[in-house]
Amino acid sequence: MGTDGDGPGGGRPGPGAKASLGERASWRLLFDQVRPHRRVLLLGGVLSLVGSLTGLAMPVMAKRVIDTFGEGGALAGPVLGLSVAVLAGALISAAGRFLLERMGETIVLDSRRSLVDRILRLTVPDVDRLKPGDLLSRVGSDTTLLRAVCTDALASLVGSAFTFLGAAVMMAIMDGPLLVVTLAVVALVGLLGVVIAPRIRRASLQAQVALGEMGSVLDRALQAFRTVKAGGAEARETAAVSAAAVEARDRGVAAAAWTSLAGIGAWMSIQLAFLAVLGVGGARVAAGEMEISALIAFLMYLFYLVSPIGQIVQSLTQIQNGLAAVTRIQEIATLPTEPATEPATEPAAAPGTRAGGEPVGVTFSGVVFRYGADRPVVHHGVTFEAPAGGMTALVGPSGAGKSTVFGLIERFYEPQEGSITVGGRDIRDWPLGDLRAMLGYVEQDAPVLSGTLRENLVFGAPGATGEEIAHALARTRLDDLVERLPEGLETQVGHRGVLLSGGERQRVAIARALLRRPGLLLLDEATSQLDAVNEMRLREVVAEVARETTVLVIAHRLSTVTGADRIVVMEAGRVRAFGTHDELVAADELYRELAATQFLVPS
Ligand SMILES: Nc1ncnc2c1ncn2[C@@H]1O[C@H](COP(=O)(O)OP(=O)(O)OP(=O)(O)O)[C@@H](O)[C@H]1O
Repeated sequence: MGTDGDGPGGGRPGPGAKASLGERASWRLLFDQVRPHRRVLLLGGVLSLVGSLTGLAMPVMAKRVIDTFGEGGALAGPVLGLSVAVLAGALISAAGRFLLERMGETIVLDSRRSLVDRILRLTVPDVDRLKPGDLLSRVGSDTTLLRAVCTDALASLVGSAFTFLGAAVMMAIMDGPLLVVTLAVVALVGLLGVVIAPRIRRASLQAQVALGEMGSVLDRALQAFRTVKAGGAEARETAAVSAAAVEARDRGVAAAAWTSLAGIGAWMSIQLAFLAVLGVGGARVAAGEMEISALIAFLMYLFYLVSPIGQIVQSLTQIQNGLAAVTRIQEIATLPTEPATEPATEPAAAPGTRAGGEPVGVTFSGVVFRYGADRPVVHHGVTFEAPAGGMTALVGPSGAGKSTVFGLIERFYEPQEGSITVGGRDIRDWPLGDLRAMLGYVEQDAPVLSGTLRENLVFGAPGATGEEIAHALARTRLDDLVERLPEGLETQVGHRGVLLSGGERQRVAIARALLRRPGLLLLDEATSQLDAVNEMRLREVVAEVARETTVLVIAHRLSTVTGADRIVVMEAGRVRAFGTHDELVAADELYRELAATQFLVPS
């Protein structure tokens, strides 16, 4: 299989497992997201720096205003200079910040796009294992956290760091010893940060995991909405969602506690730094070693030095949250994906215009398969042939492994032993896109997607013409329905097609598969939900389709397949008999029993 990692079915630790990425790896991932935008980051950073430098000129200008005032000179010039500096600084900073924030939005867009593309290309076994609600939360809430990091935190961090450095340089020029006093106090915050940051990241990751869990519990409840109501389980499901929400809250509160502690540390160090400078500087002024205006200017720089500290601490804590989000996004990015499944061959690329699939046959030879290393064997050497054209039916008790046959033909899963051919060629030799383009697949519960009837029909063949659609509707006896519907093909079918009957849903799924002009139609038939009229209609439809293409049908009711060209009887992962209805009734005990329970032969 052309995956860029292990094949499907391999047992890998996946996103279900707790994130184990180290701090350094997470930072690298964050920078990987930012790297493509480094020019904008640089420009935004430079603008922020210029804005900060303009701000940094203010204490010097203020000193000049004070000195001029003391000397009784003209104030207009220095005051005007100060005002221009304030305005220019504000404008330049705003431009820098806008650039950085726009960059943040682009990073979020890119990460959402690649995450969604990645998720839809994951292998079926991985998606079986993952929870849809959790995947949704990664696309929604984790990428949103990333935005907070890239727009707010990173922008503030860059600007604040520049202001901090600029102030430190100016203070070093003005008074080196006083700067040393200041930095000694400020270093305490740094130490505190080293201890606290990993704790914030851990709590944040746990909060995001809990949020993902909340999404998946809610998703489960919504998927089975009617069952939840019918089972009177609203309160229990609410409690389950709420438990996950409480967990997210608790983890969030833990992160907030650490964040506040970091904030207190930053605040205390700022106060201490002011006191220290006031004390040491005041003593030097009293001793006549320093001018009062220089002390005031120094204190103003101190303000520039310390005010970004709070901002830096806040940004770093926000970045810790972002690192947690990056970790969760990255967990998906490390899972193997299938190769692009757009068919490589010309005709299939334009479904509306292609000539249509010639019927193809399928063979299974000694196929051994289990869904995972820790799962029981489902196929114990399955061998059968469904030649091109006509109808081959798979029958057998529930759990015999019939639906698994379809999953293997579609290469959703890989068998551990044996081989499968479609159209005389091993399915591993077909490009995946071409293989799937030959197949029409109707799942057992025939999912119909929300949207219009038309959207559902052309789902697998976006180029289908009106004529082709009309043909498929007539073939599946849906033309009457479409005529009856006030909005015809444009009728909304509701979430999972709930506005259609079970029989209609199934026929819509068949029409959709037919529009792909498959060379082999795989039909997992759930006739149990159909009434006699609908069942008969479906039987007619299938028989008619089998005259044009190969149909491999899984029949849960034998009445559907009595007319099949060949019937494969499966039991417990093995093929136990093969023949026509009459041959099997005569020769196979299990088949006779199945037929008897369904009143097809006298018991
Ligand atoms: N995605 C899956 N992951 C793990 N085990 C699975 C999966 N799908 C099916 N199984 C297991 O494989 C076995 C065969 O299932 P399969 O759906 O192929 O049977 P079936 O003959 O189609 O049954 P039914 O007639 O009830 O649909 C069952 O025991 C089932 O529990």
